[in-house]
Amino acid sequence: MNKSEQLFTQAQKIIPGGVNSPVRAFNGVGGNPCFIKRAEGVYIYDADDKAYIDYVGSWGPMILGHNHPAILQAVMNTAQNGLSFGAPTELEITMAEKVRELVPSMESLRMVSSGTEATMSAIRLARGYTGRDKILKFEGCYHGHADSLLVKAGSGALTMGVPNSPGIPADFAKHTLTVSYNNLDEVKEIFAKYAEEIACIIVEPVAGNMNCIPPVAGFLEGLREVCNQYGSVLIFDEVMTGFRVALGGAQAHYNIKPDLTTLGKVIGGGMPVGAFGGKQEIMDYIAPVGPVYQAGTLSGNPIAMAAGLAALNELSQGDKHEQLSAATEKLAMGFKAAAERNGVSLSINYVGAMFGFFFTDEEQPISSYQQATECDGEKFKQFFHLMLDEGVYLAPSAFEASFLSTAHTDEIIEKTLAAADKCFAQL
Ligand SMILES: Cc1ncc(COP(=O)(O)O)c(CN[C@@H](CN)CCC(=O)O)c1O
Repeated sequence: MNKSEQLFTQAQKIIPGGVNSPVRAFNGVGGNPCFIKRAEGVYIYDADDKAYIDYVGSWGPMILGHNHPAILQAVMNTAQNGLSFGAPTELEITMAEKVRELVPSMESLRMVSSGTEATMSAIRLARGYTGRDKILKFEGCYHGHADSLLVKAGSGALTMGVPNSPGIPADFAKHTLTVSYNNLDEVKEIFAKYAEEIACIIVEPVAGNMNCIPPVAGFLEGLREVCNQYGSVLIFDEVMTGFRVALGGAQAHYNIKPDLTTLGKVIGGGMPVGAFGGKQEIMDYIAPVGPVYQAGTLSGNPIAMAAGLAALNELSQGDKHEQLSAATEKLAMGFKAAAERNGVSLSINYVGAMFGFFFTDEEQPISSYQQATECDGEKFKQFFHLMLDEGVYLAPSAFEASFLSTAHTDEIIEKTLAAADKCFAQL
């Protein structure tokens, strides 16, 4: 038994599944998870000191690579002044102003401690603002584990085959309508049926929780029009795409203005941070200004703000997103070429610094949940473990996206592609 295996055995005795978040348990790919003890730049190191080139990046936050000196320094400097006060601080104003500078549709915003808190708060706000109960989400999209949103959800729920989790009263779940991602006709049909009962549409503007599935042309524009027509709130869940698909997020990349945006991951620089915000008129419904209650002991925590602000300031310098997009394209095209050289049918989607690959004979890009679930999951598992043995750590599920960072240099990408060539040859 190696150290990770020993630790996993120990962990399972006291933590459900040995993990504090299901997708980490490797159930999507089989085998034991790597227990990570440290990370630096593009590398993570497991309990046996084996190094891996990391394409998970803590599921998105580590877009500048691990242990970035600017973030580490900000955390250490801020920690000297105390960890948490439960009182307002200047740092929270600076952070909010930086987020609004990068995401101008967020005229007013509130910090929370996770993406789940952000989306849970945003849909409560949409319901409070419109006085309507129903919400519309897309099958395979994952917006965290709030009750209203664990309906036909993606990510770990899909990986584990429990997209509709037990524990959510039917009387509650019935208010969550679901249709197919990238299918505007279904959206229009459901609005024709429920019209003014729908408080909001919540959507991942690039779906990253049923693998990586970009919006087809006109899809996001159509959602904007439907929400305008019926007076529903359009919520872009940019927890994953925020500051990753572009500096201003998917809304900048696709030039669509949502009414509310939710953020997480990158905004915390590796610390627990989420945020929701948008039109001033809607945000004025949030307590203590308005009647919709929302709160959090550690919301706006100074250390988390310092880490997030350092990350956003670093990301804002130079043309990092051009570099990230170019590196991601180089990797994606390299994967495709390596697969073809070895007679493997591979489809790959990528936007900004996120990507996903599918083992399928499908000629067209994978653009739906249905197509994603029909791809060869067994081959994905094989490839995942072959790459892990070669020291490349991909997302441990066929229903997750993988992520690049500014630490993924040309040399690292070449190293990854050499490993991929070797692994495709063994499939
Ligand atoms: C689009 C989107 N919206 C909300 C969330 C929830 O954020 P958290 O509550 O996990 O911070 C997420 C969380 N993403 C997963 C990975 N696909 C987090 C990993 C995990 O569950 O451990 C998300 O992708």
